[in-house]
Amino acid sequence: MTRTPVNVTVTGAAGQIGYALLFRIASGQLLGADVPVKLRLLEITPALKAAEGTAMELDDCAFPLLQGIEITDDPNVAFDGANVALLVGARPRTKGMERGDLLEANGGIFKPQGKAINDHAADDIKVLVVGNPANTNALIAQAAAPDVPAERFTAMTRLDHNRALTQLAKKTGSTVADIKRLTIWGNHSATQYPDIFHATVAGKNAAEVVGDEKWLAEDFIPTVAKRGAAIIEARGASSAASAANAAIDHVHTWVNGTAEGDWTSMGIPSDGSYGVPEGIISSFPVTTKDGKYEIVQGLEINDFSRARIDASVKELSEEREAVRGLGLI
Ligand SMILES: NC(=O)c1ccc[n+]([C@@H]2O[C@H](COP(=O)([O-])OP(=O)(O)OC[C@H]3O[C@@H](n4cnc5c(N)ncnc54)[C@H](O)[C@@H]3O)[C@@H](O)[C@H]2O)c1
Ligand SMILES: O=C(O)C[C@H](O)C(=O)O
Repeated sequence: MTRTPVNVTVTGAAGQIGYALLFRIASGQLLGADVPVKLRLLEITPALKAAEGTAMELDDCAFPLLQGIEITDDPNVAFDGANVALLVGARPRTKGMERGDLLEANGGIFKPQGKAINDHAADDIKVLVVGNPANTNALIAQAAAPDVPAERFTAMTRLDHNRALTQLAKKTGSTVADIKRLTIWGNHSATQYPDIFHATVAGKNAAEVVGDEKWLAEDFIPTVAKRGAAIIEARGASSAASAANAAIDHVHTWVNGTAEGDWTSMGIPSDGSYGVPEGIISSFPVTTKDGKYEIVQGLEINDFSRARIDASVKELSEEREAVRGLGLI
């Protein structure tokens, strides 16, 4: 194989998403079946041994595309020459922790990682933040990396997008492959807004096919928005394989492009489109091509959608104010 390997850094590599993610990256599902990869696994010191165990298993898969694995607890090493960074490791909310405590604890992770990306990553670095609160963690990392173009920092709402696809397919008796142009707006949180007004089901307008605003407001939106909590309730642990799958989808689409006539959802720095305050990392409908994304423009936003987009964006603005107050951005 003559192609230069792509350096992919994964943080939180010994965690449950890491375990579901790394084998798929190494098998070529992240970047393509002809793209060799080198993996860098970043973990906290006490979890290095577990990361080594995962690396042993990766070795034992003998993936033809995997050209090396390095394990470290030093962000400066982990992001050295990184082309793609998947920031999965984060501080989970524990009992008695307020939202501000959570943002502060994550600031201690994402600020130094952003700086290490700034100082050491490759010029073409693409960053996906998965660790929660993903949008605001992405903002913290981005603020610590002033030399990296801001648009390279993205947050994951593809899991929400995929969840919405399946719920809509079930409701309309179709398959996910029949559905196009669905959008997640806002934050990866319970305020997110899954929008079907521009979506199509087998070429027909999805909202018209559904024809049931009550279902939309009282069933579809809360089911998608609270799916993460429902998984935790059912599994006793947060989503892992589906989150890893969404991370693969996000980067694969970013690098390889959206299909003609379709779009996807990504948490990206707002340019002010659709009245979303500039700078916050909010989910938008985007098309991708040649490793770049663009916000889909010109969509008509009805009152139903406007109120819900505004509510989620308000939460993001408040999170931005909170991390600003903590000196994290
Ligand atoms: N955006 C989404 O759609 C989405 C979906 C599911 C989960 N998540 C989030 O993803 C994150 C990871 O989930 P998980 O189930 O893998 O958690 P996990 O607890 O199983 O694993 C997290 C790992 O991160 C590591 N870690 C902690 N601090 C680190 C640091 N500073 N540097 C490197 N590694 C560090 C931990 O040691 C641990 O191994 C959580 O924040 C979770 O809420 C996001
Ligand atoms: O980790 C969580 O709190 C839930 C996760 O963000 C999810 O959407 O599954």
